[in-house]
Amino acid sequence: MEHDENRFPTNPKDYKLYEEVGEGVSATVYRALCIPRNQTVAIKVLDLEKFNNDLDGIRREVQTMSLIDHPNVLRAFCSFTAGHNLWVVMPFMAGGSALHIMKYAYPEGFDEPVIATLLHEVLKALVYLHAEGHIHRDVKAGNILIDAKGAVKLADFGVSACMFDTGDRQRTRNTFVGTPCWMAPEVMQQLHGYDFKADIWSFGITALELAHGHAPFSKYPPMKVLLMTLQNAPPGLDYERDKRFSKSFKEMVATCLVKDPKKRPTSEKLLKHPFFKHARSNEYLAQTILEGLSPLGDRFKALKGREANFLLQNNGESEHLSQQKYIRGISGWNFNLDELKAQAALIEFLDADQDHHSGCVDVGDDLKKDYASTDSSVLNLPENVNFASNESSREGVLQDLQDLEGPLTSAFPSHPLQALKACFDVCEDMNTSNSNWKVESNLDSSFPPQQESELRDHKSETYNGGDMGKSTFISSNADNIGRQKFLSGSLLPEHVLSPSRMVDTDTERRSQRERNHSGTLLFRHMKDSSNLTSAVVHEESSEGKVTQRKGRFQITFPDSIPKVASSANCVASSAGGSPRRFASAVNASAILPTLQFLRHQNAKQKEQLVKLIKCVEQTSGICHIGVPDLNAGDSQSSLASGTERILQTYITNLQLRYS
Ligand SMILES: Nc1ncnc2c1ncn2[C@@H]1O[C@H](COP(=O)(O)OP(=O)(O)OP(=O)(O)O)[C@@H](O)[C@H]1O
Repeated sequence: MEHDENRFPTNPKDYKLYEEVGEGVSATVYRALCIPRNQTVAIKVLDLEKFNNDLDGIRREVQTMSLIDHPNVLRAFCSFTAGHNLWVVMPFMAGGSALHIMKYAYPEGFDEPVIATLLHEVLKALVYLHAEGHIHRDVKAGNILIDAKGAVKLADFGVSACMFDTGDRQRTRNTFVGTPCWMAPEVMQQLHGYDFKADIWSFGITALELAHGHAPFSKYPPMKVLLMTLQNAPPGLDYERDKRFSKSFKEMVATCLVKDPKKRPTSEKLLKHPFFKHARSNEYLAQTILEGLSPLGDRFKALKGREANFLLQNNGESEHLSQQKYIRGISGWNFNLDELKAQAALIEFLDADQDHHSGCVDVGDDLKKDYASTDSSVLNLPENVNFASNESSREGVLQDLQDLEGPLTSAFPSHPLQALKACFDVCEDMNTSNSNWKVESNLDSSFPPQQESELRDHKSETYNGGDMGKSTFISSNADNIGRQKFLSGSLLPEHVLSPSRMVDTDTERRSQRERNHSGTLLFRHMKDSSNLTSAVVHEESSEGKVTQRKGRFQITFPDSIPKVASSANCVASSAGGSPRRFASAVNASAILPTLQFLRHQNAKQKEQLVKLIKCVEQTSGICHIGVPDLNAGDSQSSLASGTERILQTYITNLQLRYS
């Protein structure tokens, strides 16, 4: 039989697997031998049973990889199933990833000529991909692979998207995807979708990563990375600190890291930047960064060993966990909805804790105990949280978040934190808990009405004091939080927390609840139980609301993120009674929705009171004194004040009758 030179066998028996050389969230990569061709290859093995929900993503990755034909893009020779695994056969890149090489031998980053050479090759790959209509969406040192001869290839198309896609696939471009440190602000914001320029931002971040040995913000928890990316000035090379780098390098990075994607250059234009004149040959790379390195499998093992040590030494502290995942070079550092929710939930809990300690309503002790006994590494809490010192830690966390808010609000149509909350759909539970609360308040409240309203009042004081922007309702994975919510009722405006609140159809509600019950989203895969960030989330295409992705989570954004009206006057008059330390810095637009919501709630409470009074009137035979038609009136405010007056009259009347 004639042997087809170009074809790779698709029978697992034709391959011999050797050692493990890499590990991602979704796959393990082995060095292998293709027996009939006597050729060393790399085989990426994906467990389809674990990823049966992401077949589309896998198919896309394999399809993209096999259709691609460019020297700087890693292509697949072939792929086939072996039992419940999918094998993707590809060229073996003996040098491993730029991240691995850096972590192994250049922890402080590479020298400029090496960086220029690596980036030049990656940029050529991007020019090709963009011209073909692909957005890579995960450009980072971990996805830059180098072969034994110093050839550089961009890998990992698991999350790539095609600009020419339409319908559901097109919608994936309105999703949150990538790894947070490298993620462009417009990808996080998701107001107008994004395009190729998102890769240019990631390219700029990758340049910093290669220069410093780590990406900017890489030691921070994901929530903080999001906020910092949205609010801080773009990261860059510092003229003082980064003296060893040339002016043209600094300028090149600065052109990529512009927040407005329209102002970033295209990949083609960037390729003409003078910085890339410093790029050298593949041989240069091989000689400078590969020489003397032990075989990839050994290095991989060594890095894993370091990771284990790291874990032991640092006892799983969240910051170190992030670092350790980063060192490992896998997407363990990718977004994890659980983490974000836990962090946000913590903030809410701290609010409740504060309420408790200010002596208003005693609901917090058990919760506090439960929460405090939870391993902070498991929750990956913000590093400055310490349950022992309530006031200072709370203020610390809040201040921390507050510091991240504000200055760039004007750069974005909505408040960044709110936008984030909206993105994460963090309060799916609220439908349930909120309605529970309503039932409770009507029929069988755990608190006497007076106490309940005190609690509300107190809460409103807190929020009026400026804390709204930092509070959120969460957490399917923390029953305590749910309980706390249940007890205290929800005071935040639904629309502020999640645009999905506005979704009314039963189906969508059901699907949201389903996601919620599963902890975060339905399917979650833990490659390693300690790896909290290895999440697989469920993809639903309905209305483009929910999405999936191996490891990296991806959330489809709703059409609109709630816009917050701004009115300084309103804040000034409403916040009045109880100024808190951080009130002054609070953005008026952040408080307004809460105030509106509280007003609405008050009106509703009054409505309920009137109904109760009506009921008392009917059952006790008191003659009718004219409870108003609550639906009458043109504006909510006149309704509220009208109702108030009538209530007052009614109560006085009742008192007179019974005294
Ligand atoms: N062809 C290859 N040759 C050598 N090593 C490779 C090859 N492909 C991948 N690797 C190594 O395996 C690691 C994991 O591979 P890959 O990134 O494809 O998996 P993944 O699960 O998609 O990753 P991610 O964590 O980014 O989702 C890479 O970071 C790299 O170090």
